[in-house]
Amino acid sequence: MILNVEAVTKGFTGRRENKMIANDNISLHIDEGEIYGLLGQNGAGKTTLVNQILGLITPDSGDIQLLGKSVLQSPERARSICSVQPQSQVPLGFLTPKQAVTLIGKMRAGKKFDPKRVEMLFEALDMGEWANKEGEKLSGGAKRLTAFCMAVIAPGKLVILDEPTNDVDPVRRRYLWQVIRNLTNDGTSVILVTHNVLEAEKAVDRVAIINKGRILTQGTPLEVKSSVSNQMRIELSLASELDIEIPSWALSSYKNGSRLFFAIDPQEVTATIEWAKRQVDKGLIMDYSLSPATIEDAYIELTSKKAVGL
Ligand SMILES: Nc1ncnc2c1ncn2[C@@H]1O[C@H](COP(=O)(O)OP(=O)(O)OP(=O)(O)O)[C@@H](O)[C@H]1O
Repeated sequence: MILNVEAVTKGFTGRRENKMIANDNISLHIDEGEIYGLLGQNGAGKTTLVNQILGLITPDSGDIQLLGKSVLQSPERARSICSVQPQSQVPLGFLTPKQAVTLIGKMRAGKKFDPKRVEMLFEALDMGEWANKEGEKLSGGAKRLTAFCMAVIAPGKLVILDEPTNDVDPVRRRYLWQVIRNLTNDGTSVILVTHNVLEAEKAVDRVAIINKGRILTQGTPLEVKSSVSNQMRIELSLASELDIEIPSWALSSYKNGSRLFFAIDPQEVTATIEWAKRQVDKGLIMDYSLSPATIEDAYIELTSKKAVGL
């Protein structure tokens, strides 16, 4: 086992001495060569957990072990075992991607650093056109890919990637997942922190859904999806930002800008299509589509206020 998080709780004291619990009794473990997804909305507590794994902040209670030793006792060791791609963009200044990645490679691997690995990474991610361009002049996606290369040029036993595909085009996203998979084939484990549930479903071996500091469920994508495997989902494009009345038979719902999703029982498909047609006739929605439930629906059902049983 690479990582073992045992009953970790971490709170922060606010301005009025109110304590908010960012991580509430979190337990998980990650095995060698595993890609583990941490899914959760803004403020769910993902970064707080990652910062504790890295020994940057200390849990109020519980323990975190990396390769069998407590991070609390040797936080510096944690930083040598883990390599990280942070959520925020890494400031490259005048450095080119090639210079920045080479620098980190030399710092982490010392004499074992192999400059050919930089070329291999840039080739695998089709980054040749940016390799020698000044960092600050790069696009957001090229900067993000450079930060990814910096995290994996000399990877620790555990690589932590926070939204690595943000701003990256779909073709290079695929290359990036291939590079990650190759890393795990060499025994490296990966924590993928993301809001992008569908992307995570394809990429991870196991996943945890975190909400308000708690793990609501964890398992393989198939296991996590099993709670909704007998449901259908409907996706609507709303004609305006105005709310529309969701049918009473919707099992859970979620709105993202002008897109509205809800889950239904397959028996309600006909009623739902008729309902959707009426909304189109009234000009409230532009179009709609029906499909089998995905891991995103499991996520919505677990985290939405209108979830079954709440
Ligand atoms: N240093 C801090 N002081 C006070 N509150 C904090 C601190 N760090 C995090 N929090 C709070 O803890 C909660 C969890 O934050 P965290 O950054 O871990 O969430 P997250 O899941 O990583 O969110 P995002 O996806 O937006 O990055 C939030 O309510 C946040 O405001």
